[in-house]
This record gives sequence, structure tokens and C-alpha cells, in this order.
Amino acid sequence: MRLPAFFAVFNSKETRKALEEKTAEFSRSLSLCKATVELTAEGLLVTDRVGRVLYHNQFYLEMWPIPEEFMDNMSHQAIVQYGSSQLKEPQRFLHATEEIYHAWPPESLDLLQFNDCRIFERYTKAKVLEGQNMVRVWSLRNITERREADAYKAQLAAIVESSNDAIIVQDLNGIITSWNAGAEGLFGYRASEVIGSSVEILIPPDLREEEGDIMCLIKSGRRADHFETVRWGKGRKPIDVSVTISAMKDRAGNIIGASKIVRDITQRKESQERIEYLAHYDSLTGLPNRTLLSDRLRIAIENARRYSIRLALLFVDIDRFKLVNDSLGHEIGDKLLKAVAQRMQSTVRQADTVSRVGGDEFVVLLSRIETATDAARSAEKLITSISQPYQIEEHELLLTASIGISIYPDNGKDASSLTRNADAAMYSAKGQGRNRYQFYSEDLTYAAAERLRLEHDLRGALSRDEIFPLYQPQIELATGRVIGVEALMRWNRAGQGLISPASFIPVAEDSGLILALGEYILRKACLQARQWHEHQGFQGTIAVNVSAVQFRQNDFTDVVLRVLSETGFPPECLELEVTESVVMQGLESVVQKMGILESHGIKLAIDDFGTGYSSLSYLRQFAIDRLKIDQSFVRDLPGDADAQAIIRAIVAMGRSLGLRVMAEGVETEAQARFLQDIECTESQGYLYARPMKSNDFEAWLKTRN
Ligand SMILES: Nc1nc2c(ncn2[C@@H]2O[C@@H]3COP(=O)(O)O[C@H]4[C@@H](O)[C@H](n5cnc6c(=O)[nH]c(N)nc65)O[C@@H]4COP(=O)(O)O[C@H]3[C@H]2O)c(=O)[nH]1
Repeated sequence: MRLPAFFAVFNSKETRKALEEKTAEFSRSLSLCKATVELTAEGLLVTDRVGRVLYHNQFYLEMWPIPEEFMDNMSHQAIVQYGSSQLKEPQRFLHATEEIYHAWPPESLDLLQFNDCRIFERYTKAKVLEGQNMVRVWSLRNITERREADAYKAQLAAIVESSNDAIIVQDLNGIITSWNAGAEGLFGYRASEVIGSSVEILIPPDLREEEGDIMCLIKSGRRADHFETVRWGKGRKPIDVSVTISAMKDRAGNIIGASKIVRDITQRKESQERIEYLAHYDSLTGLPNRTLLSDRLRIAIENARRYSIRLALLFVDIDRFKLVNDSLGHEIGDKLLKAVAQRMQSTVRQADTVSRVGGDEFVVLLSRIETATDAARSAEKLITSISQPYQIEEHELLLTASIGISIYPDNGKDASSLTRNADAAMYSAKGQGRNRYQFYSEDLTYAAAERLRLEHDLRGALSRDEIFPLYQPQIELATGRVIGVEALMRWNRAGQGLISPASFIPVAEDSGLILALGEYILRKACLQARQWHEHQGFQGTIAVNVSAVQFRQNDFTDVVLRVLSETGFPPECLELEVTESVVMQGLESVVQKMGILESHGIKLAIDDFGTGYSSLSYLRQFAIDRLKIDQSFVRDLPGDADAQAIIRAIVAMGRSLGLRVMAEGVETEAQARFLQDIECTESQGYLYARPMKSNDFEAWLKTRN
């Protein structure tokens, strides 16, 4: 290191001793000074007025870095030139340095950004040394870390301010010390209103203990993390929130407070509640759904077991509800279901559960009954209540319900057997004519299993060629002439012989198989009748039964017309027999379909007439050609006065409406005579012939001619 020139001013004028002492003292302070500047974490450089380097410390060399030998006899400008290649903006740096020597300001401050991202603060100060000599001290300090920390802090502050969450800082006494914009938004207080106040203004009184416990954990250095709770907004408005809490520490690591991130979870809570609701309640009727019913049933069974009491499960099915949906549309159907649900609910006790488990299926859980009669009483009440007329928009509608009942512990000790058995009992109630209730019994289990087997076998019946029609002639009473023939479906079930339609048609209807079966019989009958027309001299009509399920199909008339065109059978010789249940609907789509059929000349007969509960006014609305008096009335002829009266009335009404009337199930001459006497024109029954295979019918026909 070069020593300053003022050492030379000491000369022999001083005493040697004094000089030595001074020199020693000076040397000590110089060493001290040197040690200090070498140890400092700043790069130090001293130049004279024109930039000659008078002093630099080691750090100055290392910070660039600049080789030591480069410093020898170098001007500051040359050194700066050398080092500038390390900087991001070398030109600016060179210019600034030059400007300092030129303008010689008392001090200056600027920043050097190195290519390797270090940042140095460069401070210079002009100094007067040894009285007149002007020097400049350059001090360069690495401020990279400080700058990063500042940037980080600024980012953090920006994040806190821009966060949608409320970020609140409080001290250990619960005094709010920081309150961001998110907190203003969530709680409705401005920062100026709450800073310095206790956090208690945000905490409902019943939750202050919870808050106290959490703060205790925080103070003791344990984790409290995350919890969901309720806070008060301005005006004590409760808000569902989630709180994430962490301890605030000072530099020494002492806990000095807590920071809380508070998030509004009102919407999430609401959706959670909605999901919860949808998982357990039927959205249309608001009744408990199958899941909730299962829970309640399980609890009720446990309860019944513990206290040795009985409970009942009522499986309620609305009869023929599908017809309402198909004909009046789902909107009306939905309104009707809501009304049914309300009635059912108001019929049972509060402790009982009415649930909707399917489209038109309800299950009622009577959680405590004394005897089976209690369940029967409830079932009766339900049936009565459901069967009162409904006014839905402009429609007055009538419904009935079939109910199956199973009782714990008599008919099952667990939820699934009780449910299964109530279901079987309901089917039995339907089988017995609907609009009634039925208790479960062992026989029903057998019947249910048999029903399943039947359905299974029926599925393959067509492909196995087991389905075929029999034919029964229809007679004009006055002349004995064969005016038509009715096709009656039979099933030759493998291993069981001929099965009557009464036992398999309801199964075919419920399973939808009736569509294929019905079309098959229609086609067969048309083909057969065409052949009889052409080769047997038979000119009568062929009557084919149509189930309400078939009639309901949107494409029903298309199917009929297609079969006619494919078989080449004249439409005016086809008569479709529908039951009163079809016309009873009295609906636009029925009228429309009948209109289409009529326009093609196809005839329509009302089968089993007199057994339905329909209003007679429909007879005028529909394109009907014939009434078929149900055989239950004919059976009691001629002795029974009531049967006589009913048949007389039907015949008279038919005549006055211009309809043909046929009596079914005529078995005796006396019945036929009575019918003829009252001017019933047509009849069908065992008296003339039983339903026959086609070749038997042909043979029978020959005997008539
Ligand atoms: N006791 C008695 N019975 C007589 C007499 N004359 C005819 N019968 C029976 O009475 C039923 C008349 O048919 P239905 O009222 O249309 O009643 C039919 C009809 O509703 C339905 N059915 C039959 N074939 C078909 C079909 O192809 N499609 C549909 N959807 N239903 C059908 O099954 C019902 C029962 O049919 P079957 O068992 O064939 O029973 C037939 C017939 O065999 C008689 O003098 N005395």
C-alpha cells in the first residue's frame, strides 16, 4: 500500500524520541485504520481529483473482480472501463463516473447492477486531505439481499392488499394491528374503524371461548391451523367463514401475535346443504327419498327390536299413473304427484315417514303400531285421501292407489325383507283389481317368484314360437250369421301347456312385452283373416284386442297402419277392441288416435263395457262403433233382475247413440233369447263356439254354411 505523502513532513527538527513516539502512535492508528477498512464489507477506493487511485481495499478487487496487478498505476477511469463489462448498463455507468470527476459533486449515490444480478450501491464523497488535496472516496456496498427483501416485502404487501380473503393481524391481547381490503369487504369495517380494537367485535359471544382456546394454542407455540366457524360482520351479521391462523414472531422468534386468513364460505355451506338435501330428499315432492327412508327404517327397526314393538311398511303405488304422464304431459303429472305427496303426508302421524322411492311409488313407514289393524287403518285412510278428485289446472283428475303392507317382525326382521315383502303385497293388491291394500303373506312370496319366472319365460316365448291366436266367432243374433271373429292370444308355455291371457297379459303389460306380443297377434290375425276372405268365403271382421299400454304408444296408429299395408288386409274389416280404461282417459291424444283409425275405416269396440267407472259422455266424443257388454252381466241372465236391467240399459243407450251392441260370454239358448228379445243385435260365446285354432275355425265355418 502506498503511504500518503504527509509522512515526509516529519523531519529532523523534531527530537528523535518524539519522532519515534509519534511514528509509533501513527503506525498503530494506521494499522487500526487499515484493519478496519480491510475488514469492512464494502468496496473502498480513494482517488485524487483526476482519478489516480490512492487507495483501494481487497473487497473492491473481489467485488468486480479485478486482478491486483491491474490496479498498478491505473486511473480510476481505466479500472471502471475494465469492470463495466460486468454490468448490465455499462455505458450509463461509465458516463456517470466520468460526470462525477467532471462535476465533482460533494457526494453522489447510484446503483450498479451486475450481470450476475448482484446490486451494489455506489456512494462517493469528496474529501479534503492534508489541507488542500481533494480526494474522492468511493464506497460500494452489496445491497442485493436488502433489495430482494424489500421487493419480497412489497410483493407480500401487494398480495395481502389484493387478496379477496380477509387478512387480519392481531397482537397477543387480541388487538387488531393490520386489516386488509379483503377484511373490509368481508366484515364491512374500514381499517381505520377496527385497527386498535379488540377482535371480539368480530366474534359472536358463544364462540369467544373457542377463539380463546385457539389463541392459547397459538401462544403456546402449538399449531391451530384451520377451522370453520361463524364471525360477525358489521351490524352483527353472521358469516360462515374458514379461518387459517398462524403465529407471528419477532426476529428473536418470540410469538407476538397471530395472523388470520378468513374466507367467506357462505356459498360453499349453502351448496353443501343443498347437496345434503338432494341426497336425502326428493326434489319434486320434498319428501324423504329412498336413501333417507333406508336410514329411518334401519333406526326404526333397531328401536322396534329394542322395545319389542311392531312397525309397518306400506308400499304405495299409484294405479295407472303412467297414463296421466303420457297423455297430459309430465308437467301435469308432476303437479299431480306433488298433490298426492301432500295428501299422503297430511294423512299419517308426524312420527311416520312418507317417502317417494320411484316415479309413482311411495313408501310409508309407520314406526310404531300396536296391531296389524293400525296399518290397515292407515292404508284405508291413504286410499281414501288419494282417491279424492284433484283439480290440476283445468283438469279434474281421479286416481287410485294399491298398497302392500309388511309388518315387523311378522313379515321380516330386516329392511330388505320388509321392503321386498311390502312390494310383493302391493303387486298382489294390483292383481286383485287395484285401489285396495293387501297384507304380505307367505303365498305372496311364492306368487312374486312365480311372476318373475313367468316374465322370464315370456321374454323368449315369441322367438320360441309359443305365442299364437285362437279365434272365436261373433254372431248376428237375428240371423245366426257369422259377422266376425275375435283373435284371442294364447301362450303354449313350455312344460305348462296353454296359458290363459288373464295370467300373462298383466305381466306383459308391466314389462312392456305386450308391444311385441300385440303387434305379432295383430299381424297374424290380419294375415289369417285375409286368407279366409280370399279362400273361405268369410267376409266378416277380425277383432283384435289392444292393451292400454299399446294404445298409449305415440306410434300406435303407425304400427296398425303398417301391419295393414304389409298384410294387405282391408282396414274396414279390422276392429280394435279397447277397454274402458283407454277411453276413460278422455284425452286429446286418444281422440286424435281414434280419429286417425276412423279415417282409415278401422272399427273400434269398447270391450268389457259396464265394468269401468267412466262417464258415459265419452261415448259421444270418440269414434266408437261397438259396445261389448261384459260377460259378468250376461252370466247372470236371464234370471237376475239387476243383470237384466243393466243389459237393457246398455242396449238402449247403444241403440240411441247409433252403436252396435254385442253381448259377450253367451253360453245358453236362454241368454241368447233374452238378448234377442231386448233387441241386442250381436253375440259371442261358448253357445256358438269356443275360441279355436285357425283350422278348427275353418272346419266350424264350413258346418255353418
Ligand atoms: N266363460 C266364458 N268365457 C268366454 C265365453 N266366450 C268367450 N269367452 C272368453 O272371454 C274372453 C273374451 O275376451 P276379452 O273380453 O277380450 O278378454 C280377453 C282380453 O282382454 C285379453 N286378451 C286376449 N287376447 C288378447 C290379445 O291378443 N291382446 C290383448 N291385449 N289382450 C288379449 O285376455 C282376456 C281373456 O281372454 P280369454 O281367456 O281368451 O277369454 C276370452 C274368451 O275365451 C263364454 O261363453 N263363457
